[in-house]
Amino acid sequence: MRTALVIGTGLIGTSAALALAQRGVVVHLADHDPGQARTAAALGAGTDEEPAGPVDLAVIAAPPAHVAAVVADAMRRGVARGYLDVASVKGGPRRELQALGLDLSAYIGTHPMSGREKSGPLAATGDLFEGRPWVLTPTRDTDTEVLNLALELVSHCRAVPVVMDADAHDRAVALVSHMPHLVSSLVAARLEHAEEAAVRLCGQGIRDVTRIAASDPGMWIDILSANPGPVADLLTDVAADLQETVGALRSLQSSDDAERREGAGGIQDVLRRGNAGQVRVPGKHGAAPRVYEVVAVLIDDQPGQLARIFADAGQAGVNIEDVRIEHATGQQAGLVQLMVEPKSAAVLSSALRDRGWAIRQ
Ligand SMILES: NC(=O)c1ccc[n+]([C@@H]2O[C@H](COP(=O)([O-])OP(=O)(O)OC[C@H]3O[C@@H](n4cnc5c(N)ncnc54)[C@H](O)[C@@H]3O)[C@@H](O)[C@H]2O)c1
Ligand SMILES: O=C(O)C(=O)C[C@]1(C(=O)O)C=C[C@@H](O)C=C1
Repeated sequence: MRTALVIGTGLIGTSAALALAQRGVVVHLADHDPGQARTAAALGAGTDEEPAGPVDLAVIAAPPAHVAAVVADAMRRGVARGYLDVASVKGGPRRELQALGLDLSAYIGTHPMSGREKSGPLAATGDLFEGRPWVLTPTRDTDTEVLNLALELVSHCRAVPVVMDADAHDRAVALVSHMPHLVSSLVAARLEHAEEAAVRLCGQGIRDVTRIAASDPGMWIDILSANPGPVADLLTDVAADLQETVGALRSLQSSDDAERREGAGGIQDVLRRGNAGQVRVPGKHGAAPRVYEVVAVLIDDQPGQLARIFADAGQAGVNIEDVRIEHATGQQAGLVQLMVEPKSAAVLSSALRDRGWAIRQ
């Protein structure tokens, strides 16, 4: 692939454009808000000038409710040899395109399983998709050339291609993305009117559970509107589990020993099932989660601290695999947890200590 046109230069479009541009593809950027395309271009994702002729691949990264119309418009204008979209739902957009009577051999629906709770080009990064699954939903009618262009995009983004049927994809993401999103929102919603004294105590646990509740509601209304049935079915099961859990907790309040034992058994069952499900969550590249060792560093909440830690780790020859930051409530300080290979933990601790960092056990 030598040229591409990204239509919709928000988080996902700009992240894909950055990856393509970094691999030498000439990328054109378009958005119904020209300011977004200009911002993406300023970030180095390509040019916001129109291509002179058809490009190799058009990547449509508009919100799900607009995808079919944008793909159809791009196809009618003949802007590319192949067309793909990255919407979080796959069955609906394909059916909308079929209803428009278009020849869909040059189109493939796709979905990168990576994102963020933030929107817009400024949240984009060229490595957003690295090691993540990227679903492709070709049909018997899809041109081989178009499938290959999609595979090339996935490869440039260093993602892992996964081929699926569009409706099977929608059922799967109901389980691993859409239902969890609503559960996260429901947990976060309990904080809306909670007392400040309680909210101040928020630690890493609730941050992990509620991060995605910060996402754009407009985008998620689009996503859920295109997949309501499977999500409702899953939430019905969650509701039944919640009902049983409430029952078990009420039993734990009882003065009767036998009832309390039964309640404890019910809770233990929920926690055990949670453990069993959690270990099935794959790490990057679809592999089992890696076990890293944590080196915790206490930092002042000042600009440039993280960059200095990374530079010092680099000088010590240690690769940081992942990072987490815990901000101490009401204090200008934070705890940075650096995840490293077990063999590198002692090296990193001592190198950072030598450079004056406060290491916490
Ligand atoms: N956010 C995620 O985590 C995530 C992950 C994977 C896939 N997706 C999918 O990627 C797509 C883009 O999501 P995002 O998170 O980048 O959203 P975003 O809000 O960051 O960007 C969407 C962009 O599309 C533009 N746009 C809206 N209507 C348009 C139209 N008719 N024509 C051209 N441009 C238009 C907007 O101006 C905006 O710049 C969605 O279909 C979403 O389902 C999102
Ligand atoms: O990590 C996040 O912020 C996301 O919510 C990303 C996430 C997901 O559920 O995994 C959200 C929706 C997209 O369709 C794909 C990825």
